[in-house]
Amino acid sequence: MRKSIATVSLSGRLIEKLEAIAAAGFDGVEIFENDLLFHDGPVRDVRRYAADLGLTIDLFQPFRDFEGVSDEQHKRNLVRAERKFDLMGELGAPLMLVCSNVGTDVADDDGRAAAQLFELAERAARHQLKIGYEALSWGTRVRTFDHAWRIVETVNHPHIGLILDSFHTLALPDDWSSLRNLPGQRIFFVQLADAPRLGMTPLTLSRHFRSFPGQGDLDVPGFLQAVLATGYSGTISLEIFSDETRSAPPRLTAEDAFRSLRFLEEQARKQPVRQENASEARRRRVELFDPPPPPVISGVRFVEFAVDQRSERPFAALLEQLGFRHLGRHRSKEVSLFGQGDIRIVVNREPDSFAASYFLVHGPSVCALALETDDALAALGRAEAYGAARFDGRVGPNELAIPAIRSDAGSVIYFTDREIAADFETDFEIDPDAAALPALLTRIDHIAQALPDGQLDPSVLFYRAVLGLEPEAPVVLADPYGLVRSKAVSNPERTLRMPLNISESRNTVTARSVSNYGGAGVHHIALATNDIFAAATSLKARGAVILPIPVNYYDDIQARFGLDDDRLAMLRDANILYDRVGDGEFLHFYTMPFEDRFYFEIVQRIGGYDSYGAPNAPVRMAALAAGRMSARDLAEL
Ligand SMILES: O=C(O)c1ccc(O)c(O)c1
Ligand SMILES: [Mg+2]
Repeated sequence: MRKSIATVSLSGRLIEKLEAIAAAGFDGVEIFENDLLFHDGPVRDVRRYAADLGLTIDLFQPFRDFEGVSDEQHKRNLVRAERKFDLMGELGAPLMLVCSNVGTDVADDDGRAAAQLFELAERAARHQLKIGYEALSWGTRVRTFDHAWRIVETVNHPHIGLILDSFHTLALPDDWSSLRNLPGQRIFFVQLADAPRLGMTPLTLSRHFRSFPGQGDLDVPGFLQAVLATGYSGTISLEIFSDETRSAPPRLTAEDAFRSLRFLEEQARKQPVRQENASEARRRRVELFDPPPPPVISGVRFVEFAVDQRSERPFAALLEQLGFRHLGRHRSKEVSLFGQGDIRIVVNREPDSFAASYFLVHGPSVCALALETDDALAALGRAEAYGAARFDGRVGPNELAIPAIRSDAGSVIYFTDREIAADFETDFEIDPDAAALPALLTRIDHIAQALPDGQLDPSVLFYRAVLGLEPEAPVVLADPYGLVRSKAVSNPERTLRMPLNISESRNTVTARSVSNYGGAGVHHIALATNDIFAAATSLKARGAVILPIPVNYYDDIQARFGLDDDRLAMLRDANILYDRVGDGEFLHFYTMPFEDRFYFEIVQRIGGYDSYGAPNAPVRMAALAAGRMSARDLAEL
């Protein structure tokens, strides 16, 4: 379908917004009046500039508080409308959005509203313009699409039609199932937005917390499906009012927005079609985005760290404390492979490589992840269809070229192929004895990332669209220095789990990780074991430094979970944290951060435990903060 976006959805000046919108791939824009008022230059220039960028101007909005007023006010409104029609003529906008009246003086009389809108439609017709009438969910009288439709039907003028907005329909608790019975040719425009369910009034939610489809809790795919069932085949347009996008870079927002519409189309395409509606099924096939299916991900094949000559040695020492063995060296590059169980860690200090440039910006850090998939090329195709940039690393003679993309945060995601025998390990001279040794740590349980404020929703959408991951329930964690918001994305088999964390305050562990890194990045990797007590003993014996947990914590969990004294003592002595949900248990401990950047977590899941120990996050973050303090105190001595 044709795709458009309202200029209010992006930050910046009008020209900047248009450039970002065009660059992201949109076909058109809705121009918000304020953007025009603040534009310093002739309106005709905006029209020409949009045309040069290949964008149509689809709509001008909003025209407020028009219908159901006194005769006197109506006359003034018509004068006001004529001024806007002239402006629309210069702008080349064919359609004006009139939103339902929110004033205090609105007649309880649909006939009056219809008569006044008829006159507006007549005036619009003289200018070869059209009017679209939209119900705001907080309108004084008209709040629903069906009420707006009854009025439009009464007006019965070819120059007035209905504008639908998913937000207004879905934010109200009302049944909206009759939407699919509207006549599609009388729908002049369709606006789409999502929102989280925050228990606010629709007005507050709408003005501050709208999000792109797929980023909130509303059934926008079901809404689009109903719209298609009407026979509507016009433009779909995003209209977001959001405190976050108002301050985010417009180019990133526009890319995120465009991805959300494609993802929405894919989801709407997958919804079941009612049997009687063969034409809807056909239209879906033609109109809706159809990327390759998401990959089946069997796990993390390897994690790649960027290091330099100095940090390589202490990092390798940390890996050895965790029980990793050096498995081999790369055939042509300054790259080493470490492993135990199914875990593979690549340590890269090759000069002039992607890892080297990543290191320059981020220091020692995770620069790439490799995901094992059922079909690596299909995974790459899907990622590219969703606008991810392909990554081509340097490949030596007889070495494997692994399909890869840049993640939204700038690191690399490789796709390895479970079915293809040629594996990345063939690029290494492997020591078979080291690879065969028994392991205490078996696989990667989860990879947690810290993101800059404002990046949570876009990042969740990236992983949903590109990798087919699904978001888990959001949690808010209390760090001693501020709140951290977290949402994990994972695959249905839970062989890939990625908690994504953001912090609005500057001093939390999450925010410090972002600032120390110079941007988004992995702040911890959780490794699974089948025997956490043996793992704790063995790590300690190898010299690993474990994050100390205050003893008060253990009094609390004994009270909460009724643990027996022996088990409690074992947990306490090993600084192991504990959580339980139903029959499922979660035991976990942490290493001290490596150069204040990232750390490892060792976890054991028992009996189908499916989360991340969120109740223990505050004690972990407090312990990390305390560790930072004592390091500083020591330095100051
Ligand atoms: O918040 C508003 O006033 C407003 C204006 C125009 C719209 O299309 C809308 O959905 C909301
Ligand atoms: Mg709207």
